[in-house]
Amino acid sequence: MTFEDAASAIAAAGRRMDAMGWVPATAGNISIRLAQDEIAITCSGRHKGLMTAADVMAVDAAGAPREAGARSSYETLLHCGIYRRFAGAGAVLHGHSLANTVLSRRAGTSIRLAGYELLKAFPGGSTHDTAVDLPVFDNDQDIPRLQQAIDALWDDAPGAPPGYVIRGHGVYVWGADMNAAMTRLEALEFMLLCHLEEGRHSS
Ligand SMILES: CSC[C@@H](O)[C@@H](O)C(=O)COP(=O)(O)O
Ligand SMILES: [Zn+2]
Repeated sequence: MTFEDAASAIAAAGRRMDAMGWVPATAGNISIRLAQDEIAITCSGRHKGLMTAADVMAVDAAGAPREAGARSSYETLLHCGIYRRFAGAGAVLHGHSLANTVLSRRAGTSIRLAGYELLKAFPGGSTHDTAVDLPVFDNDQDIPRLQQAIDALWDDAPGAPPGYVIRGHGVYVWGADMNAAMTRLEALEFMLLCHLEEGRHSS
């Protein structure tokens, strides 16, 4: 994929997430892996619903900018961490929805999603009759330290997690390409919304 095609797919994903209310203010960040050592990612501080190709830039696999002047997402190293760990990841999405924010503020170290038909949209999903534990990490403005905590969990529990949540902050998901990542994000956000509603009606 060319940088131009990736930038256009990233801007379209930003508009979709904005339409869903998942990227308020300038929240969220989005990337596509262009090559083994090249990632197209949103510049920091841009409104994700109003982006053009000029709001996307290239960084290397360690998050260093390919061009002088532009500043990539504050959370670039979390994208790099996903691409480093999951060879099949081709696109990463991060959003701040109401559901993922509220639920993660009251969760322990994970949120259990069980019995939902949309679990089939997750890696290896073939039935609703299963449970998936979505890891929850404490928020941290020190992004390298946050990535260390994420790597530690992935080292302990290797497999194919559907994504993760940062407490009171937002969710990260990925997929083989942008369509796969968006499908996973939509499925996850729908189930989190169900979870939130169920909690509201049972208390
Ligand atoms: C609008 S504050 C949110 C940021 O702190 C961050 O969490 C975020 O999602 C967007 O940061 P960005 O640097 O634009 O990628
Ligand atoms: Zn964020």
